[in-house]
Amino acid sequence: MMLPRLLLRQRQSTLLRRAKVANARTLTTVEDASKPIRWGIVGAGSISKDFAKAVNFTQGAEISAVAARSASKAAEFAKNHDIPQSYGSYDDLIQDPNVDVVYIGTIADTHAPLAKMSLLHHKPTVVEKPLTTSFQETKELIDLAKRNQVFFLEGMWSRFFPAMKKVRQLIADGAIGQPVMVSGDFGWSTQGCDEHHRIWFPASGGMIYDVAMYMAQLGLAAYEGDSFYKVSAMGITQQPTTMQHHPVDHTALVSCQMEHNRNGFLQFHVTGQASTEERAVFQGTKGRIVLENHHVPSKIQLYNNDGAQILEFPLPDDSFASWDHASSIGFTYQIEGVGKALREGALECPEFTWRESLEIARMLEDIRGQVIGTAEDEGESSEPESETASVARYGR
Ligand SMILES: NC(=O)C1=CN([C@@H]2O[C@H](COP(=O)(O)OP(=O)(O)OC[C@H]3O[C@@H](n4cnc5c(N)ncnc54)[C@H](OP(=O)(O)O)[C@@H]3O)[C@@H](O)[C@H]2O)C=CC1
Ligand SMILES: O=C1OC[C@@H](O)[C@H](O)[C@H]1O
Repeated sequence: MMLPRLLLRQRQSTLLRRAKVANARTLTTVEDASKPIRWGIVGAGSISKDFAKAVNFTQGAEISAVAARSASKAAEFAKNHDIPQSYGSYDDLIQDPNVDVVYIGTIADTHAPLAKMSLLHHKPTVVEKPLTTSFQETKELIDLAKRNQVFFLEGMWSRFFPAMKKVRQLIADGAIGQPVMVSGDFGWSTQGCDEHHRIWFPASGGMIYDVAMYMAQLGLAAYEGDSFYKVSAMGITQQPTTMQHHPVDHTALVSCQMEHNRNGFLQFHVTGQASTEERAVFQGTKGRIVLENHHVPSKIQLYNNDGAQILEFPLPDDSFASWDHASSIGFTYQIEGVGKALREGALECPEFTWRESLEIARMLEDIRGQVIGTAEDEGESSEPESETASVARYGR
């Protein structure tokens, strides 16, 4: 029998509340949990939906407002996620005194102006990846956060997963010796994305802005404190057959040498041509770590002189909800991490620092330039698909 919508929503709310109580037993609680951190959500699209469900699941966090470009869309989102206030303007949400921290879940080229507005209002701000669409914008925002002494974070949520924290600890403890190569892939097939999907947007689309940062952060996790030195990329651009202009990058194959540890390399590919394994390998001089589903990791395979070990870090039970993206329950780790940082008065999260955002912004700009810049220079942009390959020294 079909349940009426209201009843369904009430049932989901009850399940969510029960899950939240159960969750209290399995997740670390933050200090002063008596006063929840109040989130304001900017944008009512796909990832904001998953993020809202995760906030509603997380101890010590709640959503006080949501904003969308249209008031009716915001109101509908608010109803679906038990949010007391909705706005038809992003600006109004940013100015709401009942919002402790702003989450920006809009398309990538809107991140910089929205984050700037939020930081200018001294609002702690979390921005979905990619933080911006240029190194310069990222630098300006980080300088602003520093100047205004406001908490600021690029939502590199993978870093907050317990399995990822364990990988970093194992590498720091020397469990695989000196890291020498980090390699991996991240691909999902864009075949089902119609021409209105954000992945085709000329200024914010493409696979580099969508997933390359996940690969780059693996490199920085392995080579702690290091920078990217030489970066070379080759790839192809693509556009949906119904669109005749502005192809976006679709596959990028990237090789990189690290600056301080010149024996350390990173190699990855991202693609919209196929759904790939999403596997990362951290090869060290004395062993290796293999991470499956590396952007939402829950299992580590460690091979070294002590033999082979499998370490499991199961995500919280999320059977109470359906998600647009599998494993979005993992946002709860980032939401907790932000709550902890805010209660401690920190300006950044140790899990993913401003320095790392800058480093990654520089790399994304560079590889995007190598993959599509050359295609545009060569006047290939009217072709449905074009190939470029170039190698460049990583200037700084
Ligand atoms: N962490 C993760 O796992 C994931 C992160 N993301 C990131 O989240 C961001 C949003 O992605 P996603 O939710 O999939 O995208 P959607 O297309 O589903 O939603 C994007 C939102 O952007 C807002 N927006 C603002 N200006 C425009 C504009 N000119 N055209 C279209 N939309 C606009 C819209 O907000 P409004 O509702 O106000 O109209 C819309 O809801 C991206 O940066 C993406 O990389 C995406 C998927 C997974
Ligand atoms: O962040 C992301 O992770 C999962 C992908 O499917 C999605 O496109 C991307 O934005």
